[in-house]
Amino acid sequence: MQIIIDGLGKRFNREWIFRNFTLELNVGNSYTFVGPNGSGKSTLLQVISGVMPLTEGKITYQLSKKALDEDDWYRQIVLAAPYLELIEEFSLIELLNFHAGFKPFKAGITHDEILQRLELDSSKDKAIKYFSSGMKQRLKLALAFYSNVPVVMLDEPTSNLDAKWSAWYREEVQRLASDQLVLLCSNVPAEYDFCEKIINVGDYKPER
Ligand SMILES: Nc1ncnc2c1ncn2[C@@H]1O[C@H](COP(=O)(O)OP(=O)(O)OP(=O)(O)O)[C@@H](O)[C@H]1O
Repeated sequence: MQIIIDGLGKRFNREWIFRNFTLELNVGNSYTFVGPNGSGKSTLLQVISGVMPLTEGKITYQLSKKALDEDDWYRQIVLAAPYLELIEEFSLIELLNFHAGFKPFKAGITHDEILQRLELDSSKDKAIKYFSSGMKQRLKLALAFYSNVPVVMLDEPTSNLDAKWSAWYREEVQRLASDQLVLLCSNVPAEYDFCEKIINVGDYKPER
């Protein structure tokens, strides 16, 4: 899996958030977008994931050197972010079943196994809307960690997590297979200090 970003720019109204962003992302690597609040980390991640349109430039998604079209690209990623909601009406087990219908979990990872790893066995029939913010965040991360997809994107991964679950995040994110591409947005070094490539999005803000 490879993502080739060429001269990417995003503008809201008259304000350019970033411009001339060029980067090649390759499977087997982890990348983090850093930068001050409002510098455009989440915007860049959303544009690369395809949930937000770009203003200029080009992004090519390639699998085994062949360009993917948009529908196929969507199947290759899981994005976990504070601004993406889970389906609140579902119970936890319904949500796992629903998710697995689109993006199956990795070989050997059963739904029961996920419930145990999340220590949420006793909440499997509880509606997501009654989950605490930390429980929801654990669940979003689990969907990202355990889905069998080549690209894992995480924005502010430890938001709402306590020390125990932040440590779980660190363990799991570093365990992601060498055949995956990991893309993070963060301002918290403990979330990304293991990462090979750190990119400051603020460097791509055009002068006014
Ligand atoms: N839909 C939108 N319409 C207009 N402006 C937006 C929109 N979304 C984001 N912005 C602006 O784009 C800029 C970058 O926001 P973004 O959320 O990407 O920053 P960030 O680096 O992720 O910030 P933080 O560290 O605070 O999470 C901000 O000035 C923000 O107000």
